[in-house]
Amino acid sequence: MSDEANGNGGNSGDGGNGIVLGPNRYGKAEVRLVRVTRDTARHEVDDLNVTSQLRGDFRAAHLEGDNAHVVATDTQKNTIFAFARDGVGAPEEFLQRLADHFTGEFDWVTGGRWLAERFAWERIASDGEEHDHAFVRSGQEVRTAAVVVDGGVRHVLGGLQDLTVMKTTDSGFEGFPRDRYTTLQETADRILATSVAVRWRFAAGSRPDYDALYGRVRAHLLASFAEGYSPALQATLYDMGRAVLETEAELDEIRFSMPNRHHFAVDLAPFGLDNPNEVFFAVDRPYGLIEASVMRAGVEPAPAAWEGVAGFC
Ligand SMILES: O=c1[nH]c(=O)c2[nH]c(=O)[nH]c2[nH]1
Repeated sequence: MSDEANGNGGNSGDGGNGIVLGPNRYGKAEVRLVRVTRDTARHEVDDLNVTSQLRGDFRAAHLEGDNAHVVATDTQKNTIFAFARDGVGAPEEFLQRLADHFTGEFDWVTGGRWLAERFAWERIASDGEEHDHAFVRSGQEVRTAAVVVDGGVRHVLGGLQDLTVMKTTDSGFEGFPRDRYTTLQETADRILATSVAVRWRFAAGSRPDYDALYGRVRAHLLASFAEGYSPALQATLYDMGRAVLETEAELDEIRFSMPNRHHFAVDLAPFGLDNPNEVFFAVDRPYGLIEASVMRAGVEPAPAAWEGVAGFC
């Protein structure tokens, strides 16, 4: 394509017409990868949604139509499948293999972003026997991972989303300010329900057993949600984050995004009935949206790790 045709006014696009190329990245999004390990009769399934995006020197592609540096998105997709041939393992490990490959193989690729969602499958059990090769999707919970490489700096995020939890008592909301628009009644006994979306950031250089850590973090989150009295979802969020950071030394930060799925006790008085917190109206929208980061004191914030990770403040 000529410079005239691509709108660059006959120069390299670095200011001749006052227009310059800003930050860019590209790749293949949402490669649905299912890998069956079948070396014994008891099969294992890895089911992932993987995104690969490269950063680096792609000026010529944008400004001159020269694709010499453009590792095709199709190649990136094929690499994901090819790497899965050797096994997938923890998504954090799989993404780092991809990051190492693309930044190591192509001089001009200086970084990028690799994301994964992993869907969990359980063996179908009948008569107490777990099936060798029949599975059922477990719940709605999705494990997430992200690796961001920026020059020599590497950030690894683990996480989960759609972990739906509810407690039917031991939750209240009181002491909030009242103004002329406030109608909400204070309560010391309500339902607290949310769908946990959380991402945790590994300390620089740490390389733990990601699968084992995932199981422990999930257990900490569930236990601290369940335990004790919740004065607000904000306080519960902080307790959940603290429980994770207190026990997992490999983690520097954990971020939450949690909808407050309101359940309002229905007024049954018009029908001559009482309602001792037994009948609720589950409202799907609007919902409260409670988001926060819980960090280890003294660690450096890492804004680059979170750039482009949607849905977290
Ligand atoms: O846990 C809560 N936090 C809030 O900020 C809030 N606001 C609200 O109306 N209900 C609740 N509940």
